[in-house]
Amino acid sequence: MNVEAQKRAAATRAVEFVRPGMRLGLGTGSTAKHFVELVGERVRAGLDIIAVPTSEATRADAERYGIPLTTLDETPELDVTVDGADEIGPGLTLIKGGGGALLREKIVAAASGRMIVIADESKAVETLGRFPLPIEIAPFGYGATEKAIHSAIAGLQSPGPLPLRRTKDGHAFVTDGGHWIIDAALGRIDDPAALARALAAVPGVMEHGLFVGIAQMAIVAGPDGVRIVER
Ligand SMILES: O=C[C@H](O)[C@H](O)[C@H](O)COP(=O)(O)O
Repeated sequence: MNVEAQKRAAATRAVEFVRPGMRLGLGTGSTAKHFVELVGERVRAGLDIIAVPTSEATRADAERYGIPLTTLDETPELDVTVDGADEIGPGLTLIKGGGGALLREKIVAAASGRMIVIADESKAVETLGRFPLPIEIAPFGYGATEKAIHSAIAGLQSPGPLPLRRTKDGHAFVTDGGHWIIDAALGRIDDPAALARALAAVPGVMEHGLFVGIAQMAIVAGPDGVRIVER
């Protein structure tokens, strides 16, 4: 199985957890895209669900597949969110936000009774941090916020470079919420919970991509098949 087939296999297994009448959170990214497509197939075959997308990109996909959508204003509690991840560490701690959707993804996951992560085997790591940690910030006060993020990280571990995410044409990448993203090159994160707390305390940080204690299950697909990890 190549990586794309692994993503598809994880998404296919996740669809088995979807029941009629459920309120779903739809994740963002190339793995979640498979799930959205598969849910769309079930909906067209008669499955009755409603869903909240975690990004404008996923909203567009869901609309294209005919999935009935709602909002967290109309439906503040969801049953299950299925989403991808950039890294899955011990205890189902995650790094998310490679696609820039971390803020909405965390809001939607937190509003869900259960979060199921789907991923190919390359995402499973022993220590988080090789993937740069996305930190979503308000554009206002960027310089001061970056300095405060540096200090917050330095209180716990060696802070690496904190580059601002840019588009190919050199402009700052702007999230669906109108914010910017710093991709913190940390190398390794020894204490994800402590780092999550420290970053959340920085004014100007809208959200960070560490998901600690949020996911209950990961469906990880490798070349030889799918395995389920539960917290
Ligand atoms: O912001 C994007 C999300 O957190 C994605 O779920 C994450 O980046 C994984 O994406 P992919 O499935 O494309 O590797």
